[in-house]
Amino acid sequence: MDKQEKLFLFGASGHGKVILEIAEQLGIPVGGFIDADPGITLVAGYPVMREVPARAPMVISIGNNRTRARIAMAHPGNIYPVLIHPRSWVSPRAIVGAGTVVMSGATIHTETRIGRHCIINTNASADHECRISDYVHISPNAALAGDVAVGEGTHIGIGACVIQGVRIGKWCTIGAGAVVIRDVPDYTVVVGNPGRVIRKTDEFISLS
Ligand SMILES: CC(=O)SCCNC(=O)CCNC(=O)[C@H](O)C(C)(C)COP(=O)(O)OP(=O)(O)OC[C@H]1O[C@@H](n2cnc3c(N)ncnc32)[C@H](O)[C@@H]1OP(=O)(O)O
Repeated sequence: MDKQEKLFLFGASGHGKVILEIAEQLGIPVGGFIDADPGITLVAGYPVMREVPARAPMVISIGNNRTRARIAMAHPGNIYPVLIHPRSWVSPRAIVGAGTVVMSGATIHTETRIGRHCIINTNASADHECRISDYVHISPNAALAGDVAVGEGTHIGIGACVIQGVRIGKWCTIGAGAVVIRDVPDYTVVVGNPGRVIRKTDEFISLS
């Protein structure tokens, strides 16, 4: 994206405010937030608009993976930059997809591939050769060992860890603090140590 172009953040929640500060750290000018709530007009000193500016650079600053996916599909004409906090480590051999945000302290090691509109949250890590699909959220302090695959739209909860070589399906939720030692089927919720499936996810969505 052109350094002079203003970035817009879709979603004026706390998550949006964290992303705002990454943009500020990177010296990217921010034009404001977009949010449907008419009661919100100003956030952190920035205006909040209702309409998405056509073709403008935008990051979808909404934590819910399904909502982020739906907004991305509804606005295919916008430019989606990658935001990487300056105090994170992203290997030069890693690939990070459009619209993905990497937060402070996160580590992404060699040959890991991350899809579009993902969140790699505070101090999360993805070790070597992981494959993280679109719309995934790796929560704060979650750790993926080497060669882990995470399917589209899956949420890895705060402090969860996943041993090497595990395949996690799409639109799953891995609970806070879970220890995942076996492959996880699509559309399931896993909690505990060792991680066990407790139910199917509430809402199915297939985008691929
Ligand atoms: C910056 C940020 O804020 S990023 C956001 C980070 N947030 C997260 O990581 C949240 C992750 N979410 C969780 O861990 C949730 O507890 C979920 C999604 C796994 C389950 O939520 P719910 O579906 O509402 O389940 P609910 O709370 O009803 O619990 C169901 C059962 O699972 C157990 N359970 C729920 N979560 C966990 C967990 N993380 N570990 C172990 N057991 C759990 C409950 O104790 C309960 O057991 P019981 O039936 O024996 O009483």
